[in-house]
Amino acid sequence: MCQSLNSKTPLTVCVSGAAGQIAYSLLPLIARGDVFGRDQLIELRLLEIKPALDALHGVVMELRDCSFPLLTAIVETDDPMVAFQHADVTILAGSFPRRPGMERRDLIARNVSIFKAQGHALDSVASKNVKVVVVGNPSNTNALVLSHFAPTIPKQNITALTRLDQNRAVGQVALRTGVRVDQVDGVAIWGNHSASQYPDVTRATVNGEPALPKLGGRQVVAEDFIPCIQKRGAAVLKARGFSSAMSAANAIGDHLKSWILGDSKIVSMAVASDGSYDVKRGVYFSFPVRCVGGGDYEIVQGIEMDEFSRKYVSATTEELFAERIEALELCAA
Ligand SMILES: NC(=O)C1=CN([C@@H]2O[C@H](COP(=O)(O)OP(=O)(O)OC[C@H]3O[C@@H](n4cnc5c(N)ncnc54)[C@H](O)[C@@H]3O)[C@@H](O)[C@H]2O)C=CC1
Ligand SMILES: O=C([O-])CC(=O)C(=O)O
Repeated sequence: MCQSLNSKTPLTVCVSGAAGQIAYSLLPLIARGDVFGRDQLIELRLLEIKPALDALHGVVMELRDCSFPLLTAIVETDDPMVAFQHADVTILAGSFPRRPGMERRDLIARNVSIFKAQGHALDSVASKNVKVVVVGNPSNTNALVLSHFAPTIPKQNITALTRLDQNRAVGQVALRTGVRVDQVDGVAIWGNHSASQYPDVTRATVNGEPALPKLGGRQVVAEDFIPCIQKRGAAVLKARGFSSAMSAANAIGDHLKSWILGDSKIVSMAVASDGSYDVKRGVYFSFPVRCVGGGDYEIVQGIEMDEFSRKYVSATTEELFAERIEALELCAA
């Protein structure tokens, strides 16, 4: 349970990468009450690296200039031990971005050290009940590293964001079948937040009817729909010159709203694998989950998986275990 979800006690929300692009879209959503409710007081604890503290101060000036009635306090810091203090909710968007010519291993190496240090800090000073969403890439593996170095924080309290992939998939089903997004249901994201993810529409419906035939059948889905979702982040980056930020912030809000307040719909989140669907323990894997409120969720069981789906789930599982080996080797080095 998220014990301080009580309108009279401020919810302590920490955001790392707070001077970055995603945070710039996310902070007003949180401070306005769009995520945790219109009567939930909020204390913000904002974490950045030292060179970005001036920029962070500018963001804080703007937050104050918004005069958000729910915002009780704002802390600016470059010290994770200060930022995570008593945090109820922690959003980790601060990470080292991929630079031209960087190999995936280099990206993992840069971020392993960040999430290792933040895991130690979280373990030391955050509430044992803290709910964490890892956003910085490679997000599933960063969540694994964080959890590894925060052994007293329950593994199920740490998640990684795949709600953006879910929203993208729902948006594309709606666009391609000519309906509104609220007429689409049953889309799930399995696996890694990477190009190996499996956006699954085999049980999706459009106005209560199977979506698959309306999308052109399995072959079209395999050749066009699935790659579109898998590569959507790269496509936005190419078009905008910056990675998705507005849609990422919106998805973080959706993720936290579902997780903390509960959701009548099944949603996708990357969570600690528990052996469900033959995904062995040891990685953070996106599953369809049922959020029952108060920060509790369960992985939806009993979904029949045909050969088509199994092939994708197995590929993304393999990628995550390869990332796990690399990350843990780097942690030990
Ligand atoms: N999981 C998902 O669905 C998505 C993940 N992302 C990832 O989210 C991350 C953030 O994206 P943007 O905000 O657009 O990037 P950005 O580059 O605009 O901001 C990142 C911020 O993190 C800060 N930072 C770097 N190292 C830090 C550390 N050790 N502690 C605290 N802050 C630190 C930087 O100073 C920078 O201000 C990136 O890794 C991006 O790839 C982006 C979109 C979707
Ligand atoms: O690749 C990136 O940096 C951004 C990202 O994760 C996405 O848009 O899905």
